[in-house]
Amino acid sequence: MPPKRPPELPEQIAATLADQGWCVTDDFLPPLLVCQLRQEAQQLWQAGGFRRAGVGRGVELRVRDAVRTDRVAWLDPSALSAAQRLYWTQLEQLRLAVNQMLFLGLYELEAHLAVYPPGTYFRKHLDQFRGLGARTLSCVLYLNDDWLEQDGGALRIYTGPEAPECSVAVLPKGGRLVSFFSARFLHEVEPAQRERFSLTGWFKRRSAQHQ
Ligand SMILES: O=C(O)CCC(=O)C(=O)O
Ligand SMILES: [Fe+2]
Repeated sequence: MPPKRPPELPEQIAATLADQGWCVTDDFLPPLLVCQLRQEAQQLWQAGGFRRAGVGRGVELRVRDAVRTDRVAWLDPSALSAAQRLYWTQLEQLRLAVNQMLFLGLYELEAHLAVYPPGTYFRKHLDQFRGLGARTLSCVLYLNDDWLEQDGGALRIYTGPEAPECSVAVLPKGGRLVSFFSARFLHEVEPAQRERFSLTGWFKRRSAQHQ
């Protein structure tokens, strides 16, 4: 039996975010649920349900190979599968815990499935669009089975503007959630040797500018 998820996990993540701004949490979701999410993502990928990911927003949206070559499928919150709804509910717990501890006013989640076919990447970037600061907390849940170091595809987070050479490499192991403040941490996805699946979400923040 997998270890039972402690009910205080969202509070622990919020406390780590308050402390260092980023957090890696293994077993954020139970293995069976991760397996279900992976299978659904694989089926959608095989059915041609993913699109080339773009860079920017609205009229500025471009597909730019120099920056990213992954494929994405946006989740429609009104048409989630049962497994995706459970993921959504867990992230809602995290939203409440972060708001309670950090008074951030996070209010809305937007999320997409992503697949990085072998050799694809996402170069160093911040998760905020130019001039649009609403994305506040990035949350990436990995869906991969038995991911090994030699499979590549690590998420590299540059942990401090004061020390740009300092970084941590996080392997995309199934059930692992990486969360970080979207405006604070440059990060990149290194090329993977095998198909790499994830579910990436951003909590947006209410502000006068973005209502
Ligand atoms: O999949 C990852 O590890 C990170 C993806 C990412 O940085 C993004 O989609 O903005
Ligand atoms: Fe990103």
